[in-house]
Amino acid sequence: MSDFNKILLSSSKLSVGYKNGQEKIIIVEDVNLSLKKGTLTTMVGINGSGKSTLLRTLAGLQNPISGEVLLEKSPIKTLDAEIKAKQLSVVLTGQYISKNLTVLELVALGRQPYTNWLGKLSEEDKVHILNAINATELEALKNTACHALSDGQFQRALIARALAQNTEVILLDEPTTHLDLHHKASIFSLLKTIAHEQQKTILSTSHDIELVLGMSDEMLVIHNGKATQDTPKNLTESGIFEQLFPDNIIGFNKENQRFFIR
Ligand SMILES: Nc1ncnc2c1ncn2[C@@H]1O[C@H](COP(=O)(O)OP(=O)(O)OP(=O)(O)O)[C@@H](O)[C@H]1O
Repeated sequence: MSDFNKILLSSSKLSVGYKNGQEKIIIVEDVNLSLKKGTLTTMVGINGSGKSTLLRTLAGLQNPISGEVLLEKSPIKTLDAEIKAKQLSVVLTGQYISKNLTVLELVALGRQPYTNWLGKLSEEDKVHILNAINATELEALKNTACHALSDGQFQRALIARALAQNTEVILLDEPTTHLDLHHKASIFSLLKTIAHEQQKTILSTSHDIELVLGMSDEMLVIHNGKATQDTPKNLTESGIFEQLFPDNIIGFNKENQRFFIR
């Protein structure tokens, strides 16, 4: 079978949320998504709609309330951690990372699933690390400590670590928080290039709907506890963006794909 349209990550009848004792709090329900090889998909929705909860559940970091997540054809919960780490990498913004590490050391952490117990890097590991640093244009900063990086450079270093991990699927939660428009656009442009040129399957959450409308192959819109996946064009035509915010305050112009304040 050709790789074209190959589904790398999918979910069926997935409900995500939290348990409070016996009580189940469902945040997003009945999510049936499929992420294709070589595509950038962005997940959008208002604050608190459940983007991070869904992303963490898709990454296997949080148990679903019901339904399942498949990584290729295997239920993610059945995969051994080491095997999973060779197929799926996750970039979480709030994750603790020692900023005393240099960029090179941080990116090298991406090779952990492949190194032996001594953590010694092989020639192949080094090739992956340098390729990741090149793809994210961090050559000039590779010996710089992470605490001396700008937010945008640090995000690129985190993406480089995921690239060094050499997984087919990369999930990112809010990779452009705190960045200005130029740097937000450059991160999404980088993700799109990686998805297309390296045939990675990338899912990222974002608050910048207008920006990602123009840069994503597909989008996943979380609204009122449901997830809708489609192309930016079809979603625009469907009228879903008009419904995201209270319509007495914010409207959406389908022609230029821009929100406006009434
Ligand atoms: N650990 C938790 N226990 C219980 N409820 C939680 C927990 N984490 C998040 N929630 C709730 O789940 C809902 C969805 O939160 P989540 O962080 O997934 O939304 P989000 O779309 O990523 O939000 P934002 O855009 O503000 O980052 C919120 O109502 C939140 O309060």
